[in-house]
Amino acid sequence: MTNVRVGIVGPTGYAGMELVRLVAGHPRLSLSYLAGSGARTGPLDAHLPHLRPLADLLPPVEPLDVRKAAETCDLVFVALPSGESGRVAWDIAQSGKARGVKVIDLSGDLRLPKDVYETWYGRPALPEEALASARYGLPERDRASIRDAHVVANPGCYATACALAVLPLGEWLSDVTGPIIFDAKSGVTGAGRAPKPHLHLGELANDVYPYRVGLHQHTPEIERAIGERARVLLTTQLLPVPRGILVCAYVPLPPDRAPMVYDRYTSFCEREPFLRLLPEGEMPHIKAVNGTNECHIAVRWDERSRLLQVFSAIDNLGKGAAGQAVQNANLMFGWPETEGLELVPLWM
Ligand SMILES: NC(=O)C1=CN([C@@H]2O[C@H](COP(=O)(O)OP(=O)(O)OC[C@H]3O[C@@H](n4cnc5c(N)ncnc54)[C@H](OP(=O)(O)O)[C@@H]3O)[C@@H](O)[C@H]2O)C=CC1
Ligand SMILES: CC(=O)N[C@@H](CCC(=O)OP(=O)(O)O)C(=O)O
Repeated sequence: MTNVRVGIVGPTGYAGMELVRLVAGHPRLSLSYLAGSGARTGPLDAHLPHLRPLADLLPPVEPLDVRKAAETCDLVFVALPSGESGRVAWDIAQSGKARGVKVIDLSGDLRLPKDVYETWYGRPALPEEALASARYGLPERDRASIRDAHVVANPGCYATACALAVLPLGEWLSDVTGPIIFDAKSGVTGAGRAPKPHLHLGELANDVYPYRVGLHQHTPEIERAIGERARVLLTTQLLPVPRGILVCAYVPLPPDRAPMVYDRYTSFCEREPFLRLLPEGEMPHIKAVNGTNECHIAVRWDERSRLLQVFSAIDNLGKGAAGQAVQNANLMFGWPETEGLELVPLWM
């Protein structure tokens, strides 16, 4: 069995610690390098005691050394905050180019063209050369280009859940008669582990509210992922639960398509290892996908409003981050896409 040496930059963060869990359980990957800001170093299980059963497999966490990552790893996942992550991913890719090191960046830094990134993220983008080096990594859309990529920009969590809700419509997306509305709700781990006042239990508990309305940075990412043919209205809302994203999408599809919609979703989803179209009438639950790389989808034509309703649920840390990153790694190394990702959900 192949033994690919993996580095994880940011293993003490939420996405990074989920990567540690998935890589440790993957039959072809072994953890060889863990690095962070220098704030938390030494044994990872000293910072994250739930990882103690993996202690023998965990290299110590070190302050990041780009050269070491590039020289000792075959594959590096970079899971740092946006603004920092893409630069580190690019530096490792450059430094490890001669060795053919593969890099997957989980942040938003390499996903968008320069002007779009600067508008929506409000900070300077990386150089064009860095942006051009990365392939967008939504396997259900980009499988062929991911296979021979060296740098992959892993999609955003909301962008993944929204795009997967409507991608099965394919060329019908060109025929929508108005904007596609995505009403999206996320668990709080989507905001990262660094403490912030609005993430305290006292603020978050018993509440649900929209945030960054009209300004969310995943809006242009969704438009690009679904082909920029349709305008998108995205509402992001914070849920008082740790993990999971639920999206309700409203699609103004020409009504003559309604009788064919379920079959269209069926034929798309049955080719995809991680998309599960639910039986008609059944609705997705975030609890049914948490801890997995799955996306559960339900579709319903509403005759009164003449809108297609699509519901999708993912784990923001699974298909929305670490799971999708491992799926992309499987593609980049030519392995079965499901390798290391046949996971049972955490219902409770
Ligand atoms: N959380 C989610 O659901 C999703 C996250 N993402 C993206 O993944 C990335 C990571 O997110 P998340 O895990 O939530 O973030 P966290 O804030 O939970 O973790 C950030 C990690 O980055 C490390 N870090 C911070 N600054 C530096 C630095 N200058 N040099 C080296 N290490 C540093 C921290 O390590 P230390 O302990 O050493 O400070 C920590 O391990 C982000 O870009 C995010 O947008 C994408 C999709 C979903
Ligand atoms: C709940 C919550 O706060 N979620 C985050 C998801 C961020 C994310 O994934 O950011 P990137 O675009 O950098 O990947 C948010 O809405 O910003």
